[in-house]
Amino acid sequence: MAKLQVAIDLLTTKEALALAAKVAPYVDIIELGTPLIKNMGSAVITAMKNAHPDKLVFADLKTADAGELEADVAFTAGADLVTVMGAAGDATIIGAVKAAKAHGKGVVVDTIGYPDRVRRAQEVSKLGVEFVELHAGLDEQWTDGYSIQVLIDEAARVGVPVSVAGGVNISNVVAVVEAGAKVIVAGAAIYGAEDPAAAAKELREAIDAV
Ligand SMILES: O=C(CO)[C@H](O)[C@H](O)COP(=O)(O)O
Repeated sequence: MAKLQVAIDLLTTKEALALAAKVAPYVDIIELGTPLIKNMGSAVITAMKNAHPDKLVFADLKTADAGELEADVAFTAGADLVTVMGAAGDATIIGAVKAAKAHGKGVVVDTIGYPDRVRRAQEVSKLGVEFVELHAGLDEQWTDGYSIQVLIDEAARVGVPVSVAGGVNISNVVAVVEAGAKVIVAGAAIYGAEDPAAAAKELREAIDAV
């Protein structure tokens, strides 16, 4: 069954904890967004893991260099998964995987901005990562003509374990699951909803019904 990951792109630990408390019953993975970690530091990772020890805490570091060092900081703070950019060199990904193995945790490669996401996903899957994120970032989503269909098509042909992130919502989540994504990432569809708990529950039920 596909997992649901809530992406918390809020800016303070207080707001992040409040959102997580509402949606935790419906999600498997709690993602601390890059702006949140940049604003609050690794203390937000520790605070979230302490509040939700039963959930996977995903630190969206988007590491581009010093993979082992950055991953070690986040794992020491309590992260279960960290991201490294697919555009980074293989040495950076391998370094982060080394830190993950030392902590018994995992690395996710983020393909944001990479011209051929499918090819890079297939390449980095051989480096010991947990899964690869087929990702259209917020800026790409706000570009004229963007459609999540491109990610859905990529997920259907990639042939390695992937998550999909880039505007997942209740109207497209079934197609994302049917394309074979192992993790479904939803940010704005949950934190931007009038009732985030209801939005997360609706996504959870749609995923489980596939
Ligand atoms: O990592 C991110 C941006 O870089 C977001 O958290 C990710 O894109 C999911 O959010 P949304 O569902 O709003 O697209």
